[in-house]
Amino acid sequence: MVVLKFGGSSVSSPENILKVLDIVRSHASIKQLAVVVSAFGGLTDHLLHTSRLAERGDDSFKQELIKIEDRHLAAIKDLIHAKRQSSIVANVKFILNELEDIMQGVFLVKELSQKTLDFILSFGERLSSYIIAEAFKENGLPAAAVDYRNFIITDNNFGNARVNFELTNQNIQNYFAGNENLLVIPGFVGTTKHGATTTLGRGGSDYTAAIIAAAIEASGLEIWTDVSGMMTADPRRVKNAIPIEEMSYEEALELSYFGAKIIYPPTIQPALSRRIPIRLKNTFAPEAFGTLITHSPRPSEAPVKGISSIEQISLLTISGSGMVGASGIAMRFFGALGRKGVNVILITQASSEHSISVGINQKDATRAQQTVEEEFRLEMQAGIVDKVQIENNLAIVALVGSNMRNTPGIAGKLFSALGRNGINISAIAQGTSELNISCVIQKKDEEKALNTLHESFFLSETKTLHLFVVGTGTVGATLMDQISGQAANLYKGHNIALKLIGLSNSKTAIFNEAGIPLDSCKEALGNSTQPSTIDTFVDKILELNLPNAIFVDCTASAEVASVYNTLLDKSISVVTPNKIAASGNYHTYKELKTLAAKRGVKFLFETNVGAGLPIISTLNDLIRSGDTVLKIEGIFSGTMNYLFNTVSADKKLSTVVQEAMDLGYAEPDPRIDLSGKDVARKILILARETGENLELEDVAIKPFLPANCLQDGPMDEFWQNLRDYENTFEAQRAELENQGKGYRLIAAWEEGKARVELREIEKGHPFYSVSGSDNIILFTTERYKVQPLIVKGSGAGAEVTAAGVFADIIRIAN
Ligand SMILES: NC(=O)C1=CN([C@@H]2O[C@H](COP(=O)(O)OP(=O)(O)OC[C@H]3O[C@@H](n4cnc5c(N)ncnc54)[C@H](OP(=O)(O)O)[C@@H]3O)[C@@H](O)[C@H]2O)C=CC1
Ligand SMILES: N[C@@H](CC=O)C(=O)O
Repeated sequence: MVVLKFGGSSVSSPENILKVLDIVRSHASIKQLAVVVSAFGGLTDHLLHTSRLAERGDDSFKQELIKIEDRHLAAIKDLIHAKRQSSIVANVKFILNELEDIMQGVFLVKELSQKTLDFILSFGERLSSYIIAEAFKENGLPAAAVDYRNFIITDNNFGNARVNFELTNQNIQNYFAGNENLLVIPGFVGTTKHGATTTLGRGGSDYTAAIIAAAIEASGLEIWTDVSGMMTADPRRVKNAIPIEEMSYEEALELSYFGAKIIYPPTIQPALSRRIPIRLKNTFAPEAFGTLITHSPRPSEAPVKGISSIEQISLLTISGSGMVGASGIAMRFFGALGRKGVNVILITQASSEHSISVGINQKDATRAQQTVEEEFRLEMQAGIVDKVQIENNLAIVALVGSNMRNTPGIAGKLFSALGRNGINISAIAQGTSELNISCVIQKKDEEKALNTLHESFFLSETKTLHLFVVGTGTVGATLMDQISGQAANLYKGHNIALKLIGLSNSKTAIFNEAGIPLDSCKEALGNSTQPSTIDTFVDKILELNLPNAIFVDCTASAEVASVYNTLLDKSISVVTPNKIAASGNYHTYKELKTLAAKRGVKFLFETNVGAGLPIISTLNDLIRSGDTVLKIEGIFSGTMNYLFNTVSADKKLSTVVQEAMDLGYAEPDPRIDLSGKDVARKILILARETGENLELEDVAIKPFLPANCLQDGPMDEFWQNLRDYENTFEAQRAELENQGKGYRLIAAWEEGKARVELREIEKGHPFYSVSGSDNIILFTTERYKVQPLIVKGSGAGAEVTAAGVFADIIRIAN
């Protein structure tokens, strides 16, 4: 004997009912089949809504009743041959007339008791089971519909009736003993001993099926829905959720208790008591394995089976010195909550006994607060118990899995995953069985927490990074191209999924939580009319609240750099080639680094020095491995090196500066390069990375251009001044060349002092042969005292800089 249960979505249309029929037919070899059905999908809510209209005296309930009637008659027309339709229609109309009479009564007296509502709601399953049984017969399956009366017997707790198992089991066994056929049974409804109709709570059809399965000691219970089994998390909220193939009754119970909606929690117990395997299957993909729930599932390696959550939670806390060591406090506390019917979902108690916190449904919060304050009125008056504290708008997220009890470090992993993403935990509870760890967090963080934990515990090999990129100029645009070209390989080869969620320039922005298509993101931004400022961009990042969020600043803007602290403080990593923050005032630089460390996120700016060359990382590796840096010296400007390598009698200074700009070497404002300021920023950043507390003003700069070429002002004036000076420069340069020497802009840091200066370098010196826009950096350290450690290569340009930014992003994934 096997019991099959089909939920509302499985029987929501004649087309779906035919799918159910196929599934039932595929079980034809089983001697006795019980098919429990829900009301047609959405009908229970429709009945509820119609009843409320009638209760309010709104006669539009009649139109709703017509819709309900039409839906059922249309199903009969589609499923039953014309010859048999009239008698079935007559029977259905007879049932619907009864429904109409009751609704009319509710309308007249404007009163809807829970008892009446149970009776009204029962019509959904009564009608569906009758029509489905007839549809089975129509298709050659010898089915009989079971009359719900005198079948499942309950108490008179209307709306959530408790089953009298003694009478119910007897009824079911008698019924099945006399029937060999296929039985179609209405789920969800029962009757009291005195014949009043009751319901078993929303989702109660699963429970009906489990009660029957246990009573007849069925060999299996199959729950057919519209998803392929219990998933590792709610797939509507965690896109990467996957089905769980096997799990124990206890795991299923915990997951459903903590919000996994696929199975109604009370369903598990009857099946567990008789060790009847439960299979969760998908009516719309019957070939999918689904989930098998048994006493001894196949052992799995993973410590966590699934993650679920409950929203609309309040945390109620009672505390006070009078609670320490006093017996009976907990009993009185929970007694008070119990008397008011407050369901306690989670309990935590400080080991000092100074406080107890419980997670409850938010709708119960005021009632719970009042009853507890009433219970402890005297202690509160005496000042030994504090006023009850209520924190609303919370959620509970639970990790479930029996293997957790054998695996150390699960709680640590949970804390660090949530902490890294800025999710604060208000309370945590773990049962002594270690079957679940549940924590209370802010409701706004629920989805982020589910995704973060899912990634940590199930998909540690695949990491999704959510990117927010500002700046689509020389570097930003190239970065987008590189990411677009490499994203598929990163996903396939390295399990890193890069999702561009937001992109902006100085005027507009685009956002797409599902991911902006990378290959057309620049065009999409170009077509966007959504005005944007850096503040609105940041607001949107915070509002989206996504895990593994990375802000990438590809601007040269101080305004953009000023938002890093807000973002880091919200656990959002920052990657940037923009040197403003790291070379701004020392306090800000230090604060950003400290904030990143405190929040467990990254502030990466490798491209601030030497573009894509590994300079900051090399320096940090030297320091972390215990070396002492004595001196840093080198050529740090691609633009300046290109300039000194390219200017000639035929190619004057202004032409070459323009070329450096066109080639993407120069800063958006080339005066930053020409003045030596860009190089000063770089040597300052390196000095700071060694631990030196220096400001930009402390870096001595000897500029090589006259002041009028470097002053702020219109660019026209700059170009004119540069052209006026370029012959003088060429003459000096040519004379130097004749002496076998060349100019190089050198920066150095040594003994706490940093400087930038134009030097005349002789042929043969390592700096002389640094060609094009290359950089060279020499680290003299205790370990590299005789021969400095040298990093040399292309030090500017869109491709190498974007590649360095890209590498920083990947570093975060790793
Ligand atoms: N080129 C190189 O070799 C290297 C460059 N860098 C650094 O990379 C950064 C980017 O340089 P580059 O790509 O050449 O600069 P560009 O001038 O080409 O591009 C700057 C981008 O930033 C946008 N932007 C400017 N201000 C704002 C703002 N307030 N809000 C939003 N967006 C803004 C601009 O928008 P819009 O398009 O609307 O003007 C533009 O898209 C600079 O900090 C530079 O120092 C670092 C290492 C090497
Ligand atoms: N303008 C800079 C680019 C990198 O920081 C340079 O020329 O080196």
